Amino acid sequence: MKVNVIGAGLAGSEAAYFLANKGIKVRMFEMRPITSHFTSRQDEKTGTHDVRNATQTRPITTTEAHKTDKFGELVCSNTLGSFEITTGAGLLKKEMELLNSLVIKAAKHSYVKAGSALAVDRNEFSDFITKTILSHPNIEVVREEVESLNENELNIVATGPLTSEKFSKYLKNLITDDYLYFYDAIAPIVEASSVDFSKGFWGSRYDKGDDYFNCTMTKEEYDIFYNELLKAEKVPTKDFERVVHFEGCLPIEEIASRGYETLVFGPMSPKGLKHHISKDVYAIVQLRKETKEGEALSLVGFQTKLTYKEQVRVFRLIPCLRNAVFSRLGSMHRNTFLQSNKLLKPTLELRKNPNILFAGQITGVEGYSASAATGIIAGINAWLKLEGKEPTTPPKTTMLGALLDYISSKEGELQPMNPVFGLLPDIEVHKKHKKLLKAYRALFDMKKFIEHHKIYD
Ligand SMILES: Cc1cc2nc3c(=O)[nH]c(=O)nc-3n(C[C@H](O)[C@H](O)[C@H](O)COP(=O)(O)OP(=O)(O)OC[C@H]3O[C@@H](n4cnc5c(N)ncnc54)[C@H](O)[C@@H]3O)c2cc1C
Repeated sequence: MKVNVIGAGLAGSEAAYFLANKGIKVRMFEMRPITSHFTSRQDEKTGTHDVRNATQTRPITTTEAHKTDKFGELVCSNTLGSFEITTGAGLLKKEMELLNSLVIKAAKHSYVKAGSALAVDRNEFSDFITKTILSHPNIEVVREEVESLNENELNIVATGPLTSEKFSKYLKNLITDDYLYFYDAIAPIVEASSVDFSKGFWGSRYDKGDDYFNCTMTKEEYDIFYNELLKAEKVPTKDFERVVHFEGCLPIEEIASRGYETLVFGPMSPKGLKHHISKDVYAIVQLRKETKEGEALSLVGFQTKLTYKEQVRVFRLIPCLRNAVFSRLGSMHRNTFLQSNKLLKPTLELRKNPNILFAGQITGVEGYSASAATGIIAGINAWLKLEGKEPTTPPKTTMLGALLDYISSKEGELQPMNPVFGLLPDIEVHKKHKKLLKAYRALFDMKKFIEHHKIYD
């Protein structure tokens, strides 16, 4: 039996590579047109790769961000984030390495010096992935846009944040209409240990529990914050991202630009909390728990297009966030992703049809490494299914397991999530040692997971 992998990005390439190495035949579909010298089969005489020999049957299309025909193309920054295991991205990459990740191999092959970040030469990086995939005897590459799936075959959908329009329409019908989003609005997340809890109080509006921490601001503090927010530098909007913002989901700086008081009547309103606060409190910022343990807190209503540097500068003007450590910064961009919490199992199988697995950014994870990592899990589970075994997911104590648990079980609306330490269950040790111990536990548990499922014999 073969597996169809749709999309030759980071996730699709990982899934195909895993399966092909297990001796499973893979049919990999990629819609971007062939423009370079790679092939689906290595030319036996010359050893070169000529992509013009790859199967290309129907008209082809591309995305607004990809520039090449290569697999695993990095569409923007050339870094895969930190490789220190005490950062979420670093720990995830170490786990991926244990899982024999193709993306990590490609990154090591094309590494360029960038301090503690894993930066790569983007051409060498995607050349490595493309050559590996195209020369694999178990992978057939078909250069065409997939418009629908054969739902009786085993499929891994890894079409990414810029999934083609026709296929998006099909997906909308396959799942419930409302559960495919085309735009994300991410608010920053802070590490709870860096919040000054003396500058506010816990409590929900109208005394409905105490799930929120309310950072309080005087008029003078609001004044400074407001003026700096208006002046702050924004990320320029790309043409294809010029989508109309939903009124309920405007960037915080856009709301601010509508007048001095709009924020105080909107996300920074003390409405329903006034009886808790003194007269000199003019505005509040609500922090909401992102994880059960409450180690990560998001700034409610603070989706933003400010540059990362400016977000740190401006949001630290909020008194309780003076020394805030941001584990994720805000962003708003076009992004096709599922409400996986309503649709997927933590194994990445579609609940209503387990023949269809999803991987990559479309599952609601964010960023290169997390997207690629989910591709490995989709590959592992397609293999387990073909072996007649139960699909699985890494333990929640691993960064990858925690991420999969988050996207498949988050209550309410799912906004894309990247690997952050706050997702990992707590360990009762001094703050100073917490991250390192969580990282060691994660790597130990990932090794046990790999051994238990005999993923690599
Ligand atoms: C503009 C932009 C900038 C970004 N910048 C960053 C960044 O700096 N850092 C970061 O970590 N993340 C960034 N991301 C997120 C990044 O795209 C993802 O993290 C990562 O590339 C997703 O991997 P993926 O495998 O899920 O999707 P992709 O890598 O996008 O791969 C999906 C593949 O599927 C193909 N495809 C789509 N539809 C079809 C179809 N119907 N049939 C056949 N093939 C199809 C596409 O051509 C593509 O090759 C950015 C995303 C965008 C859109």
